[in-house]
Amino acid sequence: MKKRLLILEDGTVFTGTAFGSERASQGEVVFTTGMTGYQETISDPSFYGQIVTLTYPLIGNYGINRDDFESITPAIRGFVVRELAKTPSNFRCDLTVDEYLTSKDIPGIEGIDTRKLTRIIRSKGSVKAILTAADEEVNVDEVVAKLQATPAITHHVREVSPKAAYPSPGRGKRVVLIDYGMKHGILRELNKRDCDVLVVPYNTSAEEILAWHPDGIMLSNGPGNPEDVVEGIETVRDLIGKVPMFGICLGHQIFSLACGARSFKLPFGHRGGNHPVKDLRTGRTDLTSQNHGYAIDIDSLKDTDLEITHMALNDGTCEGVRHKKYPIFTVQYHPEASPGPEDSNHLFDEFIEMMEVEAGKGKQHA
Ligand SMILES: NC(=O)CC[C@H](N)C(=O)O
Repeated sequence: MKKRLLILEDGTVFTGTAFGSERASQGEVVFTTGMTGYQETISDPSFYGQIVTLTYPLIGNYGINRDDFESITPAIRGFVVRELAKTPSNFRCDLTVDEYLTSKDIPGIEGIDTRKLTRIIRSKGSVKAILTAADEEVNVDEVVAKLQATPAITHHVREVSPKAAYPSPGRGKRVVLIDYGMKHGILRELNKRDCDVLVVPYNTSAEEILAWHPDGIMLSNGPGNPEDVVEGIETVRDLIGKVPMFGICLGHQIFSLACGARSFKLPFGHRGGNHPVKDLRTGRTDLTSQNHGYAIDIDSLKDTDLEITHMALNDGTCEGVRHKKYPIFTVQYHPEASPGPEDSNHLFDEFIEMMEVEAGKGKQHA
């Protein structure tokens, strides 16, 4: 068993056992509290550039299967667990986590105190870190200096958004899905409702999108800082008022920025499957699946045409908005679950209804 180190930018060193790829890797360490769903987490493109640690102590016990991927190419930079299951048992299991990560060239480390790591992130905020082999030559001071000097990556969306548009046909509503680094769960929810979907890259112009005569536009999740996605913000700004829209996570942030709101970085983010969110209009609380490091500043909404519709009960941050004049609503959390609770699945039905209402209005005018 090879030893591996996880070195944080504050100088903390965790020594554990290596699995997955043998290469060294660098990224921002974040924690997620989901007790299941590690396969979806590994393959969620919103984690691009991040080393992910799971607070649940035993990971991998049902292996990796062919059904639960959220993207074809996992974008995480490293995987950190307390204990990795070596002999998974499940009727759907095709591979172990170790085999899968090795095949995708992603390094992992196990046997470290993930509770201690999580407490460091909770008190200091997300930190940069490096995963490297534990040989005698490692000079921790040099590694830390290198980490501190490395500039943070920007514009993650460019790396994970598709290079060309592609269809996912159906017989129902025509939806353009702007893919900023989409979880396939979003496409699956639209397909389940028989939508005729065209998936397009993040930098597609409003003109090209409108030329397809969509009934609605879906803005996907995606990695990184929403402020970096300047072209995406411009496109969305040009689409407001023309077609109904529904946005999720990065899509919610990009839409809010397009309306003049501001975003900020949360200290350590919201990642897990049990985040309570209150719908301020109905008073109903849904338990939600979340994965975000940024949020929309509630104060900044007052100078916009947006109103807050959802709030996180853990920390009072914004979890959803709607446009006061046009049929557009967006949420910071993940109604597609994948993984996590399906309480908010009804939002996809509301999107379909919204498109139907708008199509009906069009007929009345015709
Ligand atoms: N899942 C997402 O879309 C995340 C959005 C954004 N990258 C954030 O971290 O806040």
